[in-house]
Amino acid sequence: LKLILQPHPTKIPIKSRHVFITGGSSGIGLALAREAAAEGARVTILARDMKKLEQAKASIQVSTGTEVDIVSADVRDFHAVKTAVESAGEIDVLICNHGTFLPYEVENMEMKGIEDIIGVNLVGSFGLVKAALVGMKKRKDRRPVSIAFMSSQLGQVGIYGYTAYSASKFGLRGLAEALQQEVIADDIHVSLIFPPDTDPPGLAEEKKRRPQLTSIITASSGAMTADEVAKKTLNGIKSGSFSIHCNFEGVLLSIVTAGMSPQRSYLMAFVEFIFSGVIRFVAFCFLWTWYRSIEKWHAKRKRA
Ligand SMILES: NC(=O)C1=CN([C@@H]2O[C@H](COP(=O)(O)OP(=O)(O)OC[C@H]3O[C@@H](n4cnc5c(N)ncnc54)[C@H](OP(=O)(O)O)[C@@H]3O)[C@@H](O)[C@H]2O)C=CC1
Ligand SMILES: CCCCCCCCCCCCCCCC(=O)[C@@H](N)CO
Repeated sequence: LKLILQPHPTKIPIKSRHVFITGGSSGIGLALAREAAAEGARVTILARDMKKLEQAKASIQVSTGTEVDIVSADVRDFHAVKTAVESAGEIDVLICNHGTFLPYEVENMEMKGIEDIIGVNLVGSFGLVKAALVGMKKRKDRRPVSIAFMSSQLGQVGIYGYTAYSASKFGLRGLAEALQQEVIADDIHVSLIFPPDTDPPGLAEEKKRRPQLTSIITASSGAMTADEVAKKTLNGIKSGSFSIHCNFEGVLLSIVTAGMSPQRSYLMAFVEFIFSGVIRFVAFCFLWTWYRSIEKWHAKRKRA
């Protein structure tokens, strides 16, 4: 059976291995660091603000009894990223989780804001990959290793108010698919995670800032906790999954956007093959309601 799927299924152990998490001082990254430390990994977290990193380190120590390493760098500064990665030592699992967003229409965004989002979320991830790849290829431990990118459901579907953010997260998919072909010969496995709205810490604040239409379109979508997303993420990475979805809507989105992404699970390969047609129909229904709400919203504004 193993010969049927290409790339083949694989397992990536994390116990006693080095897991390097960017954006590890808050939210999903912090939950990932805590979970990986609890599973016996050596963990390093990277972010800009040293104070938040120290608080994260202390909170992980209290809840797991494990000490994590912290390193401060801005992912937009390639030199700083390289120094941080080199000082951290050989990396077995790199999780590019750092991220930033602004939920505004493209018209209401400055070029600076757009460049920041793409620069941090997408270009910053390139810097990490380039910095970590050298050591990963030369590693002494020849067991499989992983590079994971935190995308979003907005990396599978573009939604009103998230043009720059969606572009940055769709960009990660192109990076991940092409990169997987470049690094498979070194037994390096790429994962992409597509979480829904996740709390804590920023979701309530984000919801307040969203344009009305964004709230209307995303109203029916469920939210998850950072701990739940972290568990799904680590399990996906350990089982070498390329696309990692987090909830039921995520399964539908993964099937309808499967495209040319690798699929290492026999079960999911089968489900995609059988159900993609009918789930495309479900997508038409979602699109129908979204575009109807946009139409109605504009009609109401014209009347007012
Ligand atoms: N929360 C959500 O609803 C969802 C989030 N995601 C994605 O998950 C990831 C984590 O999100 P979330 O937990 O909400 O994030 P948070 O806002 O809670 O944390 C972001 C982390 O990234 C770090 N960071 C931000 N900018 C930079 C930078 N330029 N250089 C280095 N580190 C940086 C922050 O630290 P510091 O500011 O100190 O640098 C912080 O540690 C992001 O990629 C996000 O896009 C995906 C789907 C849903
Ligand atoms: C077959 C079709 C099924 C369709 C389901 C559609 C669901 C779309 C939901 C989009 C939700 C937006 C999540 C944003 C997460 C995020 O990244 C922000 N919170 C930024 O931090």
